[in-house]
Amino acid sequence: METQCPNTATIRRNPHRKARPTPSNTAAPPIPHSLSALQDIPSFPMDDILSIQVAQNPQPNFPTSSGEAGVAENLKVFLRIRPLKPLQGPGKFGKNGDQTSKLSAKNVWPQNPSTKNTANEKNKKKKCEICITVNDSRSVTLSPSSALQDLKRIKSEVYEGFSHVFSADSSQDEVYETMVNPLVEDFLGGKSGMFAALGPSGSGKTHTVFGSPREPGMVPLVLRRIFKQTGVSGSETSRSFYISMFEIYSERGKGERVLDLSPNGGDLFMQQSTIKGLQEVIISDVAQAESLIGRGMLKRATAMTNTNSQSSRSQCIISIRCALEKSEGEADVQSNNAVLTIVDLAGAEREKKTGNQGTRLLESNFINNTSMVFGLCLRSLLEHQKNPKKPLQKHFQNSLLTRYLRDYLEGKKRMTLILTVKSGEEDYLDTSFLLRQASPYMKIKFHNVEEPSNLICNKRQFQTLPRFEQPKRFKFSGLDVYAVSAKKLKEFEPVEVLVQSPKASKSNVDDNGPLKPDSFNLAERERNSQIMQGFAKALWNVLKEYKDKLEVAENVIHSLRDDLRIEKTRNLELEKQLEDLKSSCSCSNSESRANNSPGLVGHASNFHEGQHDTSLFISLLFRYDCVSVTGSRLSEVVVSSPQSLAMVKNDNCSIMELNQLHNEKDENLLDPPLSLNENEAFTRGCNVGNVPETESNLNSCCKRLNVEKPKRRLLPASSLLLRDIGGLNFEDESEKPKGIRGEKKLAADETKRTQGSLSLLHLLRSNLHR
Ligand SMILES: Nc1ncnc2c1ncn2[C@@H]1O[C@H](COP(=O)(O)OP(=O)(O)OP(=O)(O)O)[C@@H](O)[C@H]1O
Repeated sequence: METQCPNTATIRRNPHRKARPTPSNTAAPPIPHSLSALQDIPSFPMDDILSIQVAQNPQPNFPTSSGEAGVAENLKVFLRIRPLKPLQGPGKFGKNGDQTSKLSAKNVWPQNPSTKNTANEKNKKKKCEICITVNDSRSVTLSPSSALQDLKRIKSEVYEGFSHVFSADSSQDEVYETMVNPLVEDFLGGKSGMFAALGPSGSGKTHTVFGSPREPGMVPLVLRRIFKQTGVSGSETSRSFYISMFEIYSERGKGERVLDLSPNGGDLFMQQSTIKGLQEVIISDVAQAESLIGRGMLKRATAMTNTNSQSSRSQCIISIRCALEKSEGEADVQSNNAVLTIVDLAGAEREKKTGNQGTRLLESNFINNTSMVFGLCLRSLLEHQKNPKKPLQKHFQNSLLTRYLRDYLEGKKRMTLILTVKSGEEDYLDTSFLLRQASPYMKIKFHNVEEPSNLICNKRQFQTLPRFEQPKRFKFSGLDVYAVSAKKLKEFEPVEVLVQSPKASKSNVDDNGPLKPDSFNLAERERNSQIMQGFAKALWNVLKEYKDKLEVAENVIHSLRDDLRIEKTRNLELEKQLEDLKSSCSCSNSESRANNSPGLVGHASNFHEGQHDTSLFISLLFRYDCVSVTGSRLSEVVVSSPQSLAMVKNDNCSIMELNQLHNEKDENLLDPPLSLNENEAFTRGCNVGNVPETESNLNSCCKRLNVEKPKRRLLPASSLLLRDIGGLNFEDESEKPKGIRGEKKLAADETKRTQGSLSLLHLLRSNLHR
């Protein structure tokens, strides 16, 4: 039997994203041409100014407290190469063959019993080829194996710029003196600092940090240094040191946890960048401190992997805090809290190499993730320093370790890194990855490094010298200034000298010679003034540029204002003309008004009885409010609007006929009649026939009237006119309501008369009777 395939429907859980609508092309409102010049004014380049890299002191020959050159502002990155075969090497790890080698193969600190005696056999099969060679104290060359070179065409790479490269045969003491001691000196001087060991698994981070009984690492060496320095007791002030130790680990991949590694410590939690409940143990001597560290190491999570028989599975952080406590009469206040932080990171692991599975794999993920976040923080800091427009990313939030070390990872406190690498041929990829990732960190700068939090800590190192009596201040003016002798000027020199280190104090004070201001402070001041100068220069240039642009803008504004003023006057003129026009067009019975607009007076006398009688014409003029009576005689009726003429033209009143009439019957004509051409042009200019005329036409028309024909009077009325007037029965019409003004209405009811016409007719009649 044939089974039918059911209709299948594909349900897309994540529907296609709709493409974002492209930004509409609606054009921006047009910018006036005069303003377009202002468009290219850039925004204030504050970011550019801030990104100006002020050169460091070109001759950093001033000694820092650490005795190093002025590069102290850069993040120091050291490189340490682990010996290829530490297990078999004679001398350093013991001369007594396997037994010594076996001992040295393990960390000196007590091992976690669960992972004891579980060395991996694979580690013993090491090849003799090396991938990294030291060029000089600051650079190395990394070369892939010949197989890799052939296969992937990878070439040798040179990495340079390290603060120092420790070769495979370097000792712990060498590392301490070069790298850690400056930090310790700063720490004792009141500055916080941190150093961290980074590198792949088994590269020697824990060895460097903690070392072995034969070769104590940085932590025991720091402790020895601290107690050697502060061994003097019974003085006015005394310093106390507190130590705390904890690890950040991940239990089976279930998030990060913090464990206090001090003897009675337990699980802790972190609030922002602070670990709550972390125990600080006061330490009084080296032995106590080392014992404390040893016990902490026992608690630390370690495990065997293919790369390390005792691989750290957590990030371990040791903090030593220095506190100055006053006694005997002085306020009992802890006034200094400089902290020296030492970090032993768990080494990044490649799954292929370690062969981790299950819990180890989960740990690997946690370790790699933390290393990655740590690296991201530093990269972000570097990019932010290169280009301040790029914000400092908050990668530190992504792991507890970076949250705890936030101040260091944001460049607020001084930090030093030591990269540990293995030199074996098979370690090429790990080494290459680390160097590529970490070598750019050398460019990180610490501009705002924390200054000694409280100088009272250095009270012993202060050399307060007797003050010279301050001379009275004189007011100098003009040439008096030059009269001040060099001797007097010397009196103003500073007399209090801060000595940063015991060495410096010795060299400055013991001689009893002239006092020199502390060179470190001088250098700092010089650098600060250099920065300020650079900033002021940049600011000056920007301001200058903006001043120019402001001037351009002001010119544009001036021209715009002029334009506006011209436009306003034009507008006023036009309004005035319009007013005149309106006033001249409106029917005004007052003579004065008619006289005010003489330009609009037309020649009513040019009209002659034609198809319509004159009375009708006059009434028509009244009807359209275009006529006024200037005297008691009909001859003084004036036409006050070009519309009147237009109307007349529309009524088929022949201009020619009017002219003829004018020539024949009126010898008192004041002005010669208009010629035919003139009349035609005149009427054409007035837009004859179109009652609603435009202003421009009216203007031109009125101007023409004004210029050519100022004012004309009508001739005495003809006998026909008298007859017509006499025959008109206007008595009755006066009682009738006024007709609606309009041409059509007029045509329909010509016999109706307006009030104006009636009054005119009355006037005419009375004249006739006289
Ligand atoms: N510079 C060195 N000289 C002699 N032996 C070294 C040196 N560096 C490391 N070792 C040895 O190499 C082995 C691995 O070192 P270590 O445990 O310090 O590596 P690690 O980087 O801490 O590894 P992980 O990240 O897995 O903890 C140890 O037995 C250690 O003694």
